[in-house]
Amino acid sequence: MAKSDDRSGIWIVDDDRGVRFVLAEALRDAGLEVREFEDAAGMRKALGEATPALVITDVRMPGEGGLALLDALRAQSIGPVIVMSAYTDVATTAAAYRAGAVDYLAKPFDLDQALAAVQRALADVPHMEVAPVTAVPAHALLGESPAMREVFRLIGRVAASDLNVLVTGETGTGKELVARALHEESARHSKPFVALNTAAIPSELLESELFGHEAGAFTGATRRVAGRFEQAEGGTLFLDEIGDMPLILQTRLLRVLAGGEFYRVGGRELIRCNVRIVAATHQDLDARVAAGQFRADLKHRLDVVRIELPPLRQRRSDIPLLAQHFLATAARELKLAPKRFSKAALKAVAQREFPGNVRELENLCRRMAVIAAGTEILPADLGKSTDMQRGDWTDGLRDWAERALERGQADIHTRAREALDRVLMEAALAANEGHRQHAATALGVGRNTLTRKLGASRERRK
Ligand SMILES: Nc1ncnc2c1ncn2[C@@H]1O[C@H](COP(=O)(O)OP(=O)(O)OP(=O)(O)O)[C@@H](O)[C@H]1O
Repeated sequence: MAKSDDRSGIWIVDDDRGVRFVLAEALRDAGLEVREFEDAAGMRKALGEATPALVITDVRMPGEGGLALLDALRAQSIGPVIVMSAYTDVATTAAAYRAGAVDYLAKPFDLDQALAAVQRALADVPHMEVAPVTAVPAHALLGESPAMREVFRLIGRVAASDLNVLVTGETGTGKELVARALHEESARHSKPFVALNTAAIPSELLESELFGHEAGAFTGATRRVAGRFEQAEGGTLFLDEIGDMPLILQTRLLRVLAGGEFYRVGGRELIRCNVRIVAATHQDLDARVAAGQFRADLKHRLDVVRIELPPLRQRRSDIPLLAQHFLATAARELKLAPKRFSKAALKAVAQREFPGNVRELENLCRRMAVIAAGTEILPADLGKSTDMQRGDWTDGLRDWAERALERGQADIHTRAREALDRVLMEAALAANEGHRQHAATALGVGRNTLTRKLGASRERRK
């Protein structure tokens, strides 16, 4: 290597250890040499013995700030420099570019974005190449077990067709991911993928949620709103928990699927639709048909191809792969130092029961990323997590909130508060044989408050 190119890798300057770690790991994975500094002074000192090929610096740090450092580096013809900051205001961004930064990364950035910036910055630096890093796509469906291979095969076979698919499996087995994969692999992939959890929507709102409504269709309908069918036009509509759909809506849905057209609630205009339906259920749909709770003809329409996702306990060989993936993803997302499972811990995880399936495994890994003390997760850490889990109802709430946010559900806070009130009131009333005063005292609220909330809850459920 020529002397002029004798530059030693990428130098990261950031007082946030988590950011340094995550970025450094990703760059090392891409085959680059990386040095980390917690402040500008440390980095300047190192300049005595070596010269970086690229500097990535934070803006606000204790001591000398990133922009001053950038000035100084430019004066010594050291660079290129990428600036990163949580301050995405125009002034900071503009100042960084004015001072000669080649790129600006707004924190939190995703790693693909950071790698792309590094790649661009290094394009002109001789002898520095970034190996292409193939980050696992956000919605990747992972698995190596024979059962999952069969699922992949089925997805591959039916994705390109327009056939409706029914995905079955216990909660948290990855039904929505399968639906997304079907969409991504289909000719519809450039069109929308729209998900609707039919069980999460009060039945009186479900119809307008699916088909939209016109202004004035009901109290509070001030303007025309497109339903999920319209939003998914040309793409895929994922109907989760289809087994819970009220019979009256099953009839409506069947009509739409048969005719390919519908009216918005309160509307007169017939709307044609071209939507592929992927439905999912954790229930035994055949049993629901037999019990008269699900329309047989609707089932036939939806259940053209069936993909069954086995529970995680029946594909334990996938657990190590999934666990490592979730741990790495959690660390990245939460901007924490990467951790890994010790062999013994991984074995212990693989032997666990996971009634909540992959979702539960994912949550366990997220907790491990946060609470395990060292960089290596030991079997003892897993025990801690279970204790926490047992007593901590907020895990369930967090799960719910994450899913609601993912699905872009409206009024999340209101819904959660209503559910909280309802659960507390029902539990207190049950524990006090329906005696309102006693239930109110037990909850530590006034009787009037309890009565008012009970009334509101009943009203909503009408
Ligand atoms: N095979 C897999 N590979 C990677 N991640 C997975 C896999 N299966 C599930 N997950 C993850 O587990 C979580 C639950 O998956 P998903 O929401 O698809 O389950 P589900 O069966 O639709 O659950 P529910 O019936 O409760 O709606 C998601 O965060 C998903 O990304």
